[in-house]
Amino acid sequence: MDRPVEPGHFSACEARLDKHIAGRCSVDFPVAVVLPAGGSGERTGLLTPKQFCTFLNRPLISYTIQTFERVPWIQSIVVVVAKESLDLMMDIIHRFHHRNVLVVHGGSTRHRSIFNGVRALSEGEGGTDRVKPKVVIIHDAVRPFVEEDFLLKITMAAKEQGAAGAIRPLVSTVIATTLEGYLDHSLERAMYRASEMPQGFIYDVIYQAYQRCSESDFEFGTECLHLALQYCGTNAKLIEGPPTLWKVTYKRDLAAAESVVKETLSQSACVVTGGSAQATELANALQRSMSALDMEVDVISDLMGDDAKSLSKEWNFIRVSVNSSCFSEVGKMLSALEEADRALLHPVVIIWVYLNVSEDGLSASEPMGGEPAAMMELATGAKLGNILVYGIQLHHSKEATLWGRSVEKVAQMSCALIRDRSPALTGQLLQA
Ligand SMILES: Nc1ccn([C@@H]2O[C@H](COP(=O)(O)OP(=O)(O)OP(=O)(O)O)[C@@H](O)[C@H]2O)c(=O)n1
Ligand SMILES: O=C(CO)[C@H](O)[C@H](O)COP(=O)(O)O
Repeated sequence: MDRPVEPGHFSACEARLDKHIAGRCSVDFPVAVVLPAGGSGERTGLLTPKQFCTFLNRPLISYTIQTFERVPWIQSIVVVVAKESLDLMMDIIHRFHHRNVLVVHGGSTRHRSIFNGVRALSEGEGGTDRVKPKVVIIHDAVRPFVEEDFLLKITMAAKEQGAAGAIRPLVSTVIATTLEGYLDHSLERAMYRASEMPQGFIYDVIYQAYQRCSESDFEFGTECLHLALQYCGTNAKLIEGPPTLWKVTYKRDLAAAESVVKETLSQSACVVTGGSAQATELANALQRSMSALDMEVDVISDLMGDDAKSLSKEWNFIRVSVNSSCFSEVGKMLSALEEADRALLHPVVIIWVYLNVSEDGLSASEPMGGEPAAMMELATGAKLGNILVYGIQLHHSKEATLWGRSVEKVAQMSCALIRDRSPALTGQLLQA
């Protein structure tokens, strides 16, 4: 069988869309999104519907809402949930400070849920004076990763063509089977695509399609683009999307979603030296080693003045101290992060690196007294606020090879701690 054709040939419409994106054109018409989240997630085999399953201390639905909240040209977000999940949904909105979200009741099938959401946008549900959108984006609540650029492509194509949807190449060949369970025929894979989300529609097109469609469509249908074609004669523009559009369907997909989030949170770290020369030397060496491990590292002396801006960036933090514990400094850092609400949506990592230097420059080997206990206490409190504090101790060596090895070890440990974000290891003082 042929492999699916990879994207490459741009139509005139796609070229125009790319120009829009390149020029960062503003969307000058109202756009809303409907996130159907009223399913039970049977295929995960879990008791909790997948949209409410939690990773990194936050339910999946909150990640999806956040994705759309970040898009400045989307005016309203409608989340459709089963009646019994209404309180839970309101609690999530409150806990994670989501704004501009209207919650409506779902139906017994995905199409019924989506129609409820679409209807709410023109019927002033929720006591709001919402403007009926020109374009409505429909996106499964269990597809948390979609970029603004791609949403813009779908939105502009929907406005021009009436409907637009994301597609992906098929990964397996589709075959038809006989009633007896034998091969009937197989489809030519290169001719087909998987239909994904997001999809976009001129509001009146999808509204009318749902008004006109049959009970059988509501009960068994799985494709909104098909309804637009069948009931409104609107043929959708199909746009190849990235692999991250995949739908969380099985339990393993939740682990995959968690690892995507962890990867995006682990791009960068900020090393705070406190200004000492030895700490700065170590910080610069860590910067080189961690960059080689694909982590962007900034070195600053403190978090005062202009450098206080680092607190609001999606950095992870490494605090170096020489021959003294800097718990008060780490404590100040914790308070500042809490004040900036930095750990509301994602756990933040702070690694305290304790550099032990003896007077004569030789390795000091005395144990650290009460530090490990104090460190555990600090980390236990921080974890309640979604901040993960770890410690690494190393001894300075004048011998270049030994010193290089220790620095390398601290770099590797720091990258691993930042990437894994394991709550179980907080408060540990690891030895490099
Ligand atoms: N009555 C329904 C059924 C599904 N959905 C939503 O439609 C999206 C995609 O559907 P699917 O992956 O099939 O979700 P579930 O129906 O929950 O999963 P399953 O088929 O495994 O039970 C999900 O966000 C789901 O919550 C919905 O809003 N209302
Ligand atoms: O992507 C789709 C729309 O074209 C799927 O049909 C949609 O996600 C429904 O999921 P499922 O049929 O697996 O419940």
